[in-house]
Amino acid sequence: MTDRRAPGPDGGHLIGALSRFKSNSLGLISDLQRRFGGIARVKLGPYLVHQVTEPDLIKHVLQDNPGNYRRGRFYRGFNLFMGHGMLTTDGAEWQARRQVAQPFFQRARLESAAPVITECVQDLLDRWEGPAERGEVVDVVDDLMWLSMGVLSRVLFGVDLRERADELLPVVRFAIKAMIITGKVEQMLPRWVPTRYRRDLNRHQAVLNRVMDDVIARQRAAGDEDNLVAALLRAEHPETGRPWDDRAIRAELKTHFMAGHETTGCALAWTLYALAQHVDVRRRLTAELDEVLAGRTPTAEDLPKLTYLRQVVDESLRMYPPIWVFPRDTVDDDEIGGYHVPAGTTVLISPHAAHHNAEVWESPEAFDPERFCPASRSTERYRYLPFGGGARHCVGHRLALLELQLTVAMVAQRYRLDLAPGHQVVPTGLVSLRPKKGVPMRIAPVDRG
Ligand code: HEM
Repeated sequence: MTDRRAPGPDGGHLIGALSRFKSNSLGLISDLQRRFGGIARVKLGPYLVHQVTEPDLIKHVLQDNPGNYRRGRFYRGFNLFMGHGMLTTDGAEWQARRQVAQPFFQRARLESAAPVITECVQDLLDRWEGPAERGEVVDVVDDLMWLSMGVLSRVLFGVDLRERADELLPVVRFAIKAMIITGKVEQMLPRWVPTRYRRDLNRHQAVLNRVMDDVIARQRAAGDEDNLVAALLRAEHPETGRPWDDRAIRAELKTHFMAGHETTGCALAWTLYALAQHVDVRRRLTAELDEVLAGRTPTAEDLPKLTYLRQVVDESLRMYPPIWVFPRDTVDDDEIGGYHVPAGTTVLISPHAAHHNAEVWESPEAFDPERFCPASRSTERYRYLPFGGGARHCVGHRLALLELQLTVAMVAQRYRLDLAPGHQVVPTGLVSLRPKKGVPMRIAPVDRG
């Protein structure tokens, strides 16, 4: 095996790299890609990290040699709000979890849930009616989180967690910062040190656990139903044949709740923002919606005819991938792109850096849904990976795409959203790609005159 080192900032930049990772991880990752290309080597404090952004090299990690990659140290932060669930475990434990959940994401099953999604979107449209009449500005991010919380919990858990949004939204806002390990002092201190951060962490964890315990208790009382919670209560441990304990079930529910609604809420916020910035795209989308739907509520059967809608969603996920980076640790030494990657070190895969790579995408900073029209769409794998890839690709991607298309269609049919004058939307890399100071928008009825 080669002992060649991948290019990266030299020793003099080490401290700089760590402090930049703490303050602006998105900026650091974009810079590494621009300066060093498809694979870059960087020390982040004590951790040796290789950032991999070229399609073939990403394929190596996710698809060709996945046995050499496990979740590792950066995913440990996710345990804080997800426990040991499908996202953070490996091997047999992961497989058992994925097997229980997978059937709930089959195409036919999800399509039959489309009316639940459109009902939730209708609630959002009604919520915006007052502000639209008064021409008010609304920060859409929390409202879109509220929507996706409703969709996720009604489709998978058989309950409506929007009723508890006042408790849950602050938890989520805290969690997306706490779960990403950036080496901040507050994260490194032992649990027993009574800092304010630790008190807030304990409080938010307790709220999330309590809500999920209530979901489990409701399901037990309701008996067997056709949802994920009931399937988890029925499931048996593959080795012992015993039912899962409540802690294991709770971890799975927290994982789906966090991984499922927050990502989709962000994707919706970014898509509505992109439409507000590109009037030509919005006009073409509205024309397609008028032609195919003539004002009625979309169904899952309509979606194949709404080709431009899908292009807009795909381009938004390229430009603003909600999971903008995800990590792996190497089990043994590996060779990636002709460079040595030592055992026990971290590999970061960044959909954001990959989607903005000027060697792979023409004018990557331009929002252009035409890239995804059937005639010009590239079939090259791993240049576009908003949902990851290989065996660990996103289990919920079909639900996310369904929700995105139905929501964007219904919002664009009814309202015109414009960014509040003077507000600049700046992406920031937390666990998800979030607009730093929200997305305040003026909501107005669509003008059909
Ligand atoms: C736009 C919305 C979404 C985006 C961008 C997204 C993105 C991703 C990505 C990139 C991964 C792979 C992470 C890795 O390989 O380390 C992933 C995994 C996962 N996602 Fe999503 N996701 C979305 C929606 C959802 C939804 C709706 C659910 C569930 C309802 C969900 C549940 C999960 C779970 C459980 C995993 C772990 C899968 C495994 O390790 O086997 N996601 N997601």
